[in-house]
Amino acid sequence: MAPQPVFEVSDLTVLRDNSSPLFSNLSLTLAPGEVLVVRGVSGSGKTTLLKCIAELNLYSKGKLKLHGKESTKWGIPEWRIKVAYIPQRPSLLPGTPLDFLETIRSFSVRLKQKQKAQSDKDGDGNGNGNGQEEGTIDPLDLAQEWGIEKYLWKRDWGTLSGGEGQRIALAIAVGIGGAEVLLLDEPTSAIDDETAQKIEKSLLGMLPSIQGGSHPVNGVRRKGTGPRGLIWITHSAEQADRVGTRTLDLSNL
Ligand SMILES: Nc1ncnc2c1ncn2[C@@H]1O[C@H](COP(=O)(O)OP(=O)(O)OP(=O)(O)O)[C@@H](O)[C@H]1O
Repeated sequence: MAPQPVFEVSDLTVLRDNSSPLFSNLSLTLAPGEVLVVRGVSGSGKTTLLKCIAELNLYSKGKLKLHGKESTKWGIPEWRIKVAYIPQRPSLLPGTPLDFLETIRSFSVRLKQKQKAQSDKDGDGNGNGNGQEEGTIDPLDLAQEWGIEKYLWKRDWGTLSGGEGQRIALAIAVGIGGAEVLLLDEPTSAIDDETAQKIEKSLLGMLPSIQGGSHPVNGVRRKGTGPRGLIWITHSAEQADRVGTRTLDLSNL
């Protein structure tokens, strides 16, 4: 029997400025532990798809569900934490990564308090109700494993290199906890191959085991509340082979 999907997109339709469809009635699911690789020629709509899934872009039709509950029912701020989009160029953010981390942390703490209060009220006694372990990873430590020295967190985003910004944004999204689906927009496009493969191993090692199979990467420790699944845009066929459990090619739609 197929595992219950963590995440579902059904009949998503997005129009271009001239009203022609960028894609129509696109549906996909993500089971626990899966990595859906999104490929396609430049301009085929990969970034737009991820931004729609994160409720950052408008779409003309479609439904998004996490654990069977629609994005509109979660509420958009909570949805964006749980289904987290990591931009290709975080250098466009204002301020420093440390400021950004503090803002997200305070929001996340409030959200967890709200969830706990709801869970106490419902009497289910299991925190967020989705079976996730408690605990998080310190984003500064995680980024350090990927070659980011801690002093860089105090620099303005705009002064960081593309690869530094990408690693910090990723470490925040993973480390802060609460993100169940990570939407990775070419997360290692500005990073050398050796470091990129280290990041791949960290991310895959945080996923739950996939039913009926295993990830291509073995022996990586799982820490804290990792994501349940990944949607990963890449232009690299080698990376797609290394990380993907399935592929969606937007060029073929
Ligand atoms: N804010 C916007 N307003 C109008 N059109 C947009 C906007 N963002 C993207 N587009 C258009 O939508 C189409 C898909 O863009 P998108 O960035 O999703 O493609 P992509 O597959 O991610 O490309 P790449 O591989 O080059 O990153 C393109 O034709 C692009 O010009």
